[in-house]
Amino acid sequence: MDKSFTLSRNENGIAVLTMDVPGETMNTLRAEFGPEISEVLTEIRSDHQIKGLVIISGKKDSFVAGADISMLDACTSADDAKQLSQQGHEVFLALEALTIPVVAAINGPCLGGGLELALACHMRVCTDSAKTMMGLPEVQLGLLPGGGGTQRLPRLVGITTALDMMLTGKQLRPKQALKMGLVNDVVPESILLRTAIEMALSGKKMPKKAKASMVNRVLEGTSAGRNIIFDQALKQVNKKTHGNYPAPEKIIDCVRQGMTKGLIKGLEVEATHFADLVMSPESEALRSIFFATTEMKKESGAGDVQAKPVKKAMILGGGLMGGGIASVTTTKAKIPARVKDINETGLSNALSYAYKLLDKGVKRRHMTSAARDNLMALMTTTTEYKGIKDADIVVEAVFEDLGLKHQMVKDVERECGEHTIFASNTSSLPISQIAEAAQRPENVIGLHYFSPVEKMPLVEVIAHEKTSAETIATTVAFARKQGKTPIVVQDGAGFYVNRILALYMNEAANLLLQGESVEHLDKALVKFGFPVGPMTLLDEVGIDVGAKISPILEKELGARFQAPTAFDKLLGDDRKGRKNGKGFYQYGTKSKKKLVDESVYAVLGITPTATSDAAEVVQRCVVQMLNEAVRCLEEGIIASARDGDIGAIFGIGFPPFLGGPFRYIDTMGPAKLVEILNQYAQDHGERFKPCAMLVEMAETGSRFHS
Ligand SMILES: C[C@@H](O)CC(=O)SCCNC(=O)CCNC(=O)[C@H](O)C(C)(C)COP(=O)(O)OP(=O)(O)OC[C@H]1O[C@@H](n2cnc3c(N)ncnc32)[C@H](O)[C@@H]1OP(=O)(O)O
Repeated sequence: MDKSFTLSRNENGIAVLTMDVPGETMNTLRAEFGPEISEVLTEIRSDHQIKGLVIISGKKDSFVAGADISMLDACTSADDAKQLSQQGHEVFLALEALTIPVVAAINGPCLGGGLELALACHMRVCTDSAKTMMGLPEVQLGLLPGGGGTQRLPRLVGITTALDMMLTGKQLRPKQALKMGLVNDVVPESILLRTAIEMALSGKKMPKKAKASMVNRVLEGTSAGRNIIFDQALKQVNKKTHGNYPAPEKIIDCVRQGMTKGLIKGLEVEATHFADLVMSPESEALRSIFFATTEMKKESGAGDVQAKPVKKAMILGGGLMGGGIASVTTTKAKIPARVKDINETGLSNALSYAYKLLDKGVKRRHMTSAARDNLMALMTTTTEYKGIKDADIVVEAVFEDLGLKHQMVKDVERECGEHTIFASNTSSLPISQIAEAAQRPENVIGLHYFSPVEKMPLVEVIAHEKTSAETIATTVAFARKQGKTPIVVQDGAGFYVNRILALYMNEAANLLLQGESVEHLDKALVKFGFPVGPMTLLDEVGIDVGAKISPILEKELGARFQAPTAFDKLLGDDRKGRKNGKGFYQYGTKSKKKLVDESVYAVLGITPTATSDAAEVVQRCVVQMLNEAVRCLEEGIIASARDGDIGAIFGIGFPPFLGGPFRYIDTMGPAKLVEILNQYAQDHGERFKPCAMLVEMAETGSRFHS
């Protein structure tokens, strides 16, 4: 097997160990490297000419991306996983025990096991490259740092800072890492190796420790104080995860035990907890998301057809969505965007949307004001069709009115180039209907963003029957440059995400009208794992938006989409949700707690007396979403269960630890779901009737994922 590690020596006695895993774009740590690394360490220990060691990556712009997640996925028992962790501990302890100074020279991603390797070195220097990021993101995979990170990081940067990094999985930029004492120095890439060699020659020295606050120094310096930190961290974790994610609690336990009983005991606890997490269903689900999104990055969305370059975009509409789309186009994709609106108000909204986000980065010292201004210069505005002849793509984000969108199509075909793509951000109108106004329907496509645009990772790319493959590929590539995860879905009212969301929301509305309280509904679904409850979501999206979409879905997709008519009373009472400060919740109050606007019950003519248990409330709403997701797969609206899982997780926050609707059905078993749906169909109506694909899978015992 080709070597992954090469040891070279230079004239002043410094050895340089270069890691370069053959055939891989990223270095990752694998069990089979153990013997090779041990052999290198033995050679170093026996060669007394060597005065210091530098560890560096042979990859362009990446240090080490962590342990090979596929290797973890291949573990068949907790013992397998525990041995991997223990092997890592042995190697890193041996590295740390070298009597000569060992320096990690970091350029590019240094994550997970990669950072744990660097932590086992005596010093660390990284480049100031925008690609250099350091972090322990294992928690996002349902894991914990299993290579000693739970022990070394707190001892280097302090307990509070270490817990924050490990419990959030946040990735630090070079300056942040220097400030907290994670690295000794930050230098330009051109002098990284030279600096590391000089550091090795200068002898071991600890990095500058971040100035801990007096409170933290007192708390972390005493056992009682440390227990306060751990107990507080545990309380915050449980408040956030509702017990759905086991990793955070185990991370806290590793640090607590290690700081109390010493590093070796801490490593033992770490290996045990790491092993349990590798085998947990939650981590399996979260790892599947990583594999899915990595696989999706390589897909054009249109087979072998290549995307055309997008050098300039135009955004029609400077409102909430248009402003967000313009912002991610300029600040993420770094593509010039010309925003057109009918008045200056819309234009200033788009500009301020981008400026506020960029200025946050300046205030947090993530970017300079010059960088902010350079990015802002990419956004220009107009109230007329001027300066857009060379636009490669136009994204319309105007009011949900078919006639208006038809006018936009005609304007763009008149004012822009023959190649210009017309992408509609419509959330419900079939793209084929929008394309009816087009002379070049092959250039018309749907590009559906989710609000807030800068935060929600998903976009739906919706092809109608005449959309060209080149238009699809170009739109997918454009969305990726904006930092989005695109799924290509087929045309149809509500596409995929809004379609499965609508039935879930309607069922919550039915439960409300049957006497369940707003807070009971929302708390139940949040405890299940959604980021917010259905009534909160309706307030955020807009009760008027929901009311506009529902009849479209009912007309196009059938009676099961009929929304409860009682909800019309809400609009009659001018309740649109957060947007006009009147909805299911109170707005503008001094109370920190989110309070239900109790007057909403009188408007709906109900009294919240029902007390169904939370599990029943959850099941009633979630099975509607599951059934419709399968129907979308059955009808070809989504191309695969993988896309359906990612679309639901990234589009509406379907609980990631369940892996998405399709993985959740696999776990539950299609037969069980069909049984529940049939019972509900008897008790509550035909809208619960299981779709044919589900019934067939229940009979054959097949699953969506292998
Ligand atoms: C010992 C314990 O502490 C356990 C661990 O270390 S668990 C692993 C912790 N590390 C991570 O979670 C990092 C996962 N990777 C990423 O976040 C990203 O890949 C990146 C930020 C490192 C780079 O992103 P990007 O530039 O977009 O590149 P890709 O995501 O497309 O990745 C390029 C190829 O590298 C493969 N890859 C990256 N990380 C891993 C990994 N940890 N294990 C296995 N493979 C990894 C990825 O699959 C791509 O492979 P391809 O063949 O080129 O498609």
